[in-house]
Amino acid sequence: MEATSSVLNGLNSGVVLSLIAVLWTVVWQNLQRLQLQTLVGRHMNRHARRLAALVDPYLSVTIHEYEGGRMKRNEAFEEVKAYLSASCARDVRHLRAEGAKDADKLVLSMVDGEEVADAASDDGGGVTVWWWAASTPPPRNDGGGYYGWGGGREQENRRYYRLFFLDRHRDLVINTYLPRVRRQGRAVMVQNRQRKLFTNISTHQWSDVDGLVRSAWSHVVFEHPKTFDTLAMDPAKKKEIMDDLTMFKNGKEYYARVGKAWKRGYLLHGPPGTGKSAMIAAMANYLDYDIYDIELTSVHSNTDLRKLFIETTSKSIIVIEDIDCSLDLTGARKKKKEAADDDSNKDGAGGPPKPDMKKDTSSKVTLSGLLNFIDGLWSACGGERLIVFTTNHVEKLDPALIRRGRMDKHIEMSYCCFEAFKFLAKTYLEVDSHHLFPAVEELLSEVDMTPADVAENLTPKSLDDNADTCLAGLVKELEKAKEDKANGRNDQDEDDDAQVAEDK
Ligand SMILES: Nc1ncnc2c1ncn2[C@@H]1O[C@H](COP(=O)(O)OP(=O)(O)OP(=O)(O)O)[C@@H](O)[C@H]1O
Ligand SMILES: [Mg+2]
Repeated sequence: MEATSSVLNGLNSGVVLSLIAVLWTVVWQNLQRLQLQTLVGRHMNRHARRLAALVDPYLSVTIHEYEGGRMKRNEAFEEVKAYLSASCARDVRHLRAEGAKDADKLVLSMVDGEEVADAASDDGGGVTVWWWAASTPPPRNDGGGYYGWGGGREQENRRYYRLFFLDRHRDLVINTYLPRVRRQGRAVMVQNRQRKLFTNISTHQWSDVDGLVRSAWSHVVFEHPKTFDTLAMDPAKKKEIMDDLTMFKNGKEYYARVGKAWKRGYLLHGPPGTGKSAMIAAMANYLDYDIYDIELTSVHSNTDLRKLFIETTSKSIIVIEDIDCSLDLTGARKKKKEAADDDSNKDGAGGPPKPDMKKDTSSKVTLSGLLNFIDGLWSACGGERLIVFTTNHVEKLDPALIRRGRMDKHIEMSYCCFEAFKFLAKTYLEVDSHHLFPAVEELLSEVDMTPADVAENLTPKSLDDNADTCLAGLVKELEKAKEDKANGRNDQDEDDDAQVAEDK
C-alpha cells in the first residue's frame, strides 16, 4: 500500500514538474517574442532561463574566434557573426560596427555581454535559441608558441559566441539549425565582403621564445580598377589565363580527386612596365579574391613566413613581387650544400641566410623556407589560394623555386605588340583605326616599348589633346627610341672595335 502511494506521489511530482516546465517555456518564449530588451527584461530573461533549466536543461555550443590557439581564424565564428547581423541590428542595444562593401552601410554585431534570440525552426515559430557574445582575457603568459603569433592581437580578449538551447531541441539545433546558420552566414558574408589588400608589417613585442620582432598582416580595402577588359595583351594568351583561373576557382572537386592541395602557382616575368602588377590586380578582380602582398625582407624567419601563410584566408592571392630582389635565391641550393656544415641556420628548415640579401639583412628566410612555404605540408591549409611571383629576371631564379608544381604556370609579359597597341588605343582613345596605325605597327616591330610607355603616350595631357595628337606623339616617341637604338648599336660597335684594338 505504502509502495503504491509513493509511486503515485512520484508520478504526481513528475507530472507537476513537467507541467511547470511546459508552462515556464511557454511564458519564457512569449517574453522573448515581446522582445523585452530593456535592462530589466534582459536580466529577467537570464533568471527565467536559469529557472527553466532546472526542469528542462539548457545545452550550449561555444564558437571561438580562433581555433588552434591563435593560429587560424575560425570561419564558423565569422559566419555566425554575419548571420546574426540582421537580428542584432533589430534587437540588440549595444553594437559594434564594421565597414561593408556598400560604402554607406555598416555590418553590425553584438558587443560582449549582449544576447539575441533566434527562431531555430524553419517555419519561424516554436523553437527559440539564444546567442550570447562574450570574450575571455588572454592567458597571462602568452609569449611563446603559436599564441605569440598574433601580431599585437595577443593582448586582445578572445571573443566567442555561445548558443543556448533546450535539451529536447538538440537534434534540430545541431543537425538543421547550425548548418543553416553557417550557410546563410556565408551568403551574408559574400554580400558584405570588401576585398582586402594585406601586407606584412614587423611588430615589436616581447616573446620569450625567439626575441622581439614578429610579422603580422595589416590591410586596406582593395580597390584597384584594373580588369582583364583593360589589360592589353595577346587575346589568345589572355583567354588562356582567364580559362585557367576559372578552372582553378571551380576546381575544388578536381583537386580533391587527384589528391593535390587546392593551390596554384603563377610566375609572371618580363621587363619593368609590362603589366605584371596590373595582371595581379586583374586576377584578383576577376576571381573576387583578397591579395596578400608579402614583403619578404620584412619576414624574419622561416617560422614567421609559415605563420603568415597560415593566417591567410582561402580565396586569396599570395603575392611576392620582384622575388629576385627580395632575397638572394639564385643558386642558393647549390651553395647551401657547400655550406652544409654551417650551423648558423638555427631554424633548421634549410640553407643559411645569404650574406648579400638586399634591403634588410635581418631577414633569415631561406630558399628552403620559401620552397616549404609554397608546397610544404602547411601550404595545404585552407585551400583555394593562388601564389604569384613576379620577376624581371627569370633566368636568375633557382630552378627549384619555379619548377612546375611550385610555379605551375609561367606567363611572360612582353613588350607591346601591335595587337596590344590596338587594344590600348581603343581603351585610351576610343579609336579602332587611324591613318597612323601602320606607322605604329612598323615601328613597334623594330623597337621595344612597354605597354606602360605606350599607355602613357596615349593618355591625353590637356583638353586640346585628342587621338591625332596622342598618336602623333607616340609615333614621335617610337622614332626617337628607334634612333636611340641605332645610336646605341653604333656606340656599342665602336666600343667593341676599341676593345678589339686594345686586346691586340
Ligand atoms: N599590358 C598592359 N595593359 C594595360 N596597362 C598596362 C599594361 N602593362 C602596363 N600597363 C600600365 O602600366 C603601368 C605599369 O604597369 P605595371 O606596374 O603592371 O608593370 P610591372 O610589369 O609590374 O612593372 P615592374 O616590373 O616595374 O613592377 C600601370 O599603370 C599599368 O596599368
Ligand atoms: Mg610591378
